[in-house]
Amino acid sequence: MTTDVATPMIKAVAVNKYFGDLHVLREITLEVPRGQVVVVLGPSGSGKSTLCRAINRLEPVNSGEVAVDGVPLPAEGKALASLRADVGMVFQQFNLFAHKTILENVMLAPVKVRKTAAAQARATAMELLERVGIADQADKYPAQLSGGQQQRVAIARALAMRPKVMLFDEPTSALDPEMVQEVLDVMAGLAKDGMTMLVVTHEMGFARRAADRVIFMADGEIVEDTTPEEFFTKPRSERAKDFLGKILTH
Ligand SMILES: Nc1ncnc2c1ncn2[C@@H]1O[C@H](COP(=O)(O)OP(=O)(O)OP(=O)(O)O)[C@@H](O)[C@H]1O
Repeated sequence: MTTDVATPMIKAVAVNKYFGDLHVLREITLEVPRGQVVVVLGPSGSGKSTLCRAINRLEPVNSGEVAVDGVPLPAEGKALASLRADVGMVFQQFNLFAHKTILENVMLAPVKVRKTAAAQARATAMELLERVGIADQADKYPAQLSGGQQQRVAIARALAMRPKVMLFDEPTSALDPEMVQEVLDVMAGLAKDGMTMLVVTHEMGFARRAADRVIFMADGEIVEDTTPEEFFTKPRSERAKDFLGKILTH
């Protein structure tokens, strides 16, 4: 286990991914230092989700290396499962277990994967549910909760594995507008607490408020990699200008 602060928390080198003939990730090289919050922006189909999934090898890549906290992720096998546990992932769809309570959803992976004792897992799960503001719903089932609440449970569930990194793939895209902010607030809180995060989102307000860095992707490439301030006020590429123009006039 690496704890050297100089080691990037995420390191991708020359990652390429094809779907058939479609070159979806083109020579992606990226380092994310620990504690940094990176928001990934870009037009639909630019490869943002694929990048996110490639980082924990949910999506196998055709070439290139990915390392988390200095440890290269193997392509498959038991070692991959164990390393993947260091990478929390929150998706657009919450993917909670419908027949388990909220508390059980959050306890499950630590007990099964980390072999945490049930009492300890329960205590940690309750702490995390408290942190995402939902401890009073612990005994309910996912269908009894709003979308925003379910997504907060999904975040607590990911945190229960004590991940080193959190990846968010459009976590608010499936939510009714009035529930978006409660999820973004939880994410901003995590960012403030020093979690390393890579966030694919269309929420520009979050990018401005919580990101340390914006990566703009187009056609499978990182076209801009800069601060939110620079990106939103002085985008350099025509593609970023075009993207921002469309969003701001939306
Ligand atoms: N499993 C798959 N099989 C074939 N093509 C795929 C697959 N997943 C993604 N693609 C294609 O790869 C490209 C990149 O997709 P990706 O989902 O990474 O884009 P994105 O930037 O996240 O888009 P969006 O903002 O619409 O979610 C798209 O052209 C998409 O159609």
